[in-house]
Amino acid sequence: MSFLKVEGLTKRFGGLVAVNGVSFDVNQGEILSVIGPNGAGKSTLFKLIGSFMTPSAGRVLLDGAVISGLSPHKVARTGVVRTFQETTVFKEMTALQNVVVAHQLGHSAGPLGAFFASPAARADDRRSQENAEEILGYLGLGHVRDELARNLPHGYLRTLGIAIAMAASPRILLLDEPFAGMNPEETNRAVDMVEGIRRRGITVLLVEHDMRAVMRISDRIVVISFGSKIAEGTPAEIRDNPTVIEAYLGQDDETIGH
Ligand SMILES: Nc1ncnc2c1ncn2[C@@H]1O[C@H](COP(=O)(O)OP(=O)(O)OP(=O)(O)O)[C@@H](O)[C@H]1O
Repeated sequence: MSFLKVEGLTKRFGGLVAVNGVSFDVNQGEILSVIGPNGAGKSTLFKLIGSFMTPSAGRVLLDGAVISGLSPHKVARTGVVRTFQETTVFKEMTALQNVVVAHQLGHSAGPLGAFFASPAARADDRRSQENAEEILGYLGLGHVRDELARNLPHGYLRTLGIAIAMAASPRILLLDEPFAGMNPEETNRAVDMVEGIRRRGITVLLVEHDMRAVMRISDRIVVISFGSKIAEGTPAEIRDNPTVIEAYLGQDDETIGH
């Protein structure tokens, strides 16, 4: 049985079919990237998988159980977690506090337990603190853990968004354009970070424009164009696929890694 199964996902906005019957499987422990020219439907597909949008047709299954149609909160509880946009970072808290709070929200002893500072709640606090320190450490944020989020440079803030997602103990992490706007050095660091996440046994599904990074990091790639899947395969297979090359022609800000 496949780990995450995307089955005939379709999203219509009025007359526009943004995602058109897309199907693919994600295997446990792999890094799978979804690429496609601008406006191909990548973001919409991601929102459908994270249940931030309801599909017009099709479904998503995790370990054989249907998760599409559940609230984003419930989907996150099944282990499908999307990175948070920077806006959900609490700017007046430190990096560490942000991750501690995210962990507590996901694993709390309940509001009453927290209120009465029960032993269970105190044990939770300790666990949250240790967990947050560990996450910040392996994401390379250990040295800025006590900085207020509002003082962090852009790149660190983005990584903090990933740290907050990791605090929810994902089984599969959905990364939305993790390399966007990064210089080559930042991209290298981010690639290492994503590989580090996978080494912790977490499956990674990412949407990305940066073809060079995608070619380096992915086990497999799914290509969509005008809402439909046009190819699926290893980076080497995708690079030489004439349909993919054709779809990218005329996109001067894109290359497919040649
Ligand atoms: N909420 C919406 N209402 C109407 N149309 C939408 C909505 N969201 C997306 N679209 C349209 O659906 C199509 C796919 O958009 P989407 O953002 O998913 O593509 P994308 O591949 O992520 O694009 P990009 O690479 O530019 O981020 C586009 O034509 C877009 O205008």
